Amino acid sequence: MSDDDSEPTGSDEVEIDNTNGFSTNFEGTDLADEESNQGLFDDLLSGEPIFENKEVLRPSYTPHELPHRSDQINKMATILVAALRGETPSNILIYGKTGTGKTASAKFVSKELESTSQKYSVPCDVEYINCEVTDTQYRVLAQLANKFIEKNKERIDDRVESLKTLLEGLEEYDAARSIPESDSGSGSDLFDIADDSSAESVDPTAVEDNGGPETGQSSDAADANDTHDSVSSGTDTPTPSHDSPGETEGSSVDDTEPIDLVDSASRRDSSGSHTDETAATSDGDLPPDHPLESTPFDSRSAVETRIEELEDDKESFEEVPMTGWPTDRVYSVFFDAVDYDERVVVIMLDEIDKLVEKSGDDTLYNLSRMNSELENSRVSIIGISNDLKFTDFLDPRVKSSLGEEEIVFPPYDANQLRDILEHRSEVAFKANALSDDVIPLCAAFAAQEHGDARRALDLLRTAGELAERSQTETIVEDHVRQAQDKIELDRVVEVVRTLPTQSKLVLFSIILLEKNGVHSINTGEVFNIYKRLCEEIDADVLTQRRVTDLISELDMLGIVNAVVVSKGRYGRTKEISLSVPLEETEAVLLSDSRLSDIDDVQPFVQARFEN
Ligand SMILES: Nc1ncnc2c1ncn2[C@@H]1O[C@H](COP(=O)(O)OP(=O)(O)OP(=O)(O)O)[C@@H](O)[C@H]1O
Repeated sequence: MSDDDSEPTGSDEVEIDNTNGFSTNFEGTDLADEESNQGLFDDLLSGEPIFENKEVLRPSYTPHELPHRSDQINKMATILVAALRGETPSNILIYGKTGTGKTASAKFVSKELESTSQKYSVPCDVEYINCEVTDTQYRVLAQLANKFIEKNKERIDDRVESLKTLLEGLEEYDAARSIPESDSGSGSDLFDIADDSSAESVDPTAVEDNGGPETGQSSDAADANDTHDSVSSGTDTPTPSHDSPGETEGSSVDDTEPIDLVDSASRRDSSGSHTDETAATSDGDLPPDHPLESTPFDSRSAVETRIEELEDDKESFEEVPMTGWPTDRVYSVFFDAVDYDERVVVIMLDEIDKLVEKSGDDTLYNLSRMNSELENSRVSIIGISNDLKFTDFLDPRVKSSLGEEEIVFPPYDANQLRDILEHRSEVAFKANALSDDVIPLCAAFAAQEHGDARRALDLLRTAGELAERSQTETIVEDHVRQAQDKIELDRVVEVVRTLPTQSKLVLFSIILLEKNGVHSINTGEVFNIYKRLCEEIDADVLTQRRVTDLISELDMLGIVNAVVVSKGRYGRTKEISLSVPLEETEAVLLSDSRLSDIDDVQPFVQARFEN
């Protein structure tokens, strides 16, 4: 560091002063601060950073644009648009190798879906679950139940808010007519007001269509009257609400409390709740400018009762603990939470193969048969997987229900990866921070892997970080090559670190042989060393056949290379060599507490060769 020369003097002085007491430092404000700072970070900060915004290169960032995925995105949208029409979208299965943009595209589409549903006031919720993390039926259902309970509570709060605003409107309306506030429980005052045709305080045009996609249902007063009619006729028949959530959006009362009031009221109608009793006293028409006109309420008390009901509902929701309940109870809470409101629900299960692998297809079976039992809502599932074969393990009913629509995400080629990187790098890097060959090289490396955009972005970010660390102003080809090695090593470290102990022992045996100059190692040699290592650390000794299997697994993971060679009349044998850097791999193995107990490895191996 360049300022090392000057800074220590300052800090020394401060320390000498300290003999008089620590407080001296704290009393001297700015000067003391400066002196106590030895400039550890100053140099690093002063270097012109290469990045403008590194976050956009991280996997957690969801891009606004997804080049080369418009076909898949459009297909998803064509299927999911049904939700905005109040219909149930087909279930979708999305396949593709890792890093092909499945999650990013699905999240992009669901964001659009949710925002469009808000725009047109068509209730639609999308829930995302990563099944690699949430991998049992209990956890999936519990997580979904709690998310929907949360959403239901939020909606209740919104509705209560709207209803309170409605009550305030009523008060103003009454006050404008100087009608004394009567007992709020009585609906009869409203009929008195209804006779007063000189109403003026509320703009009658406030009852307007807010422009949903379904225009046929936008006659507000008619809708509201329909509601009154059905209520006053005392029918217990549920409104056919779930067939068309889109219907209700047109019937909003005003800007502040649209659809929800009508929604919830029509849902309540079906359960023969408070609206029945109030409707019995309110068959007369309200004046067109009355705040309750075009709402399903005919009196202040009806509104107040509804608020109480909603608050009681909110109180009654019980969150599911993350363990401990019987699964059918969790399912039932989840079911009720979803069906509490009229809406279309899209459940996105990412890494769905992991869920099936870990806990079978019960969750998918339960989710896919829900629609036949739900009264108010409808559920649609999007499954995302990079294992094309996982449906082979599904019950045929689940398989056909889940795979109603299939969308394949092919790997990106080098040109496509180049486009993707160029888009991101515009935001991520300072101008002129990249030399011309950097992006093509990152794209080429990642295309060789298997067209993985995540890998390409990782390479570019790591190359940038390496350039930053070496305090250069531009990222060059060499940084990309170093980044490639670093990422590869990180991958190896991670794979080796998470191997089971037996595989680690087999790998360690191969390393010991290589370290002692043995090339073209055969299985018998590995097995002999392996046995001794097991004895040394008191581990079970597997059979040679099993050890051969473990060697094949290490081969598949790309850690060793095992080729079968013909030895002429001596038959065929496997020749094994290490495909990862020896020293780093050995260090990872020795960081395992069990393997670190192996003492004095060197003579031990030499002894074997003397035999
Ligand atoms: N077309 C694209 N445009 C921009 N970025 C993309 C594109 N495709 C993928 N990405 C980016 O690549 C990374 C990996 O994408 P994503 O997570 O969607 O892959 P995936 O197919 O779901 O992979 P996995 O199966 O491993 O989960 C993310 O950072 C994503 O933003």
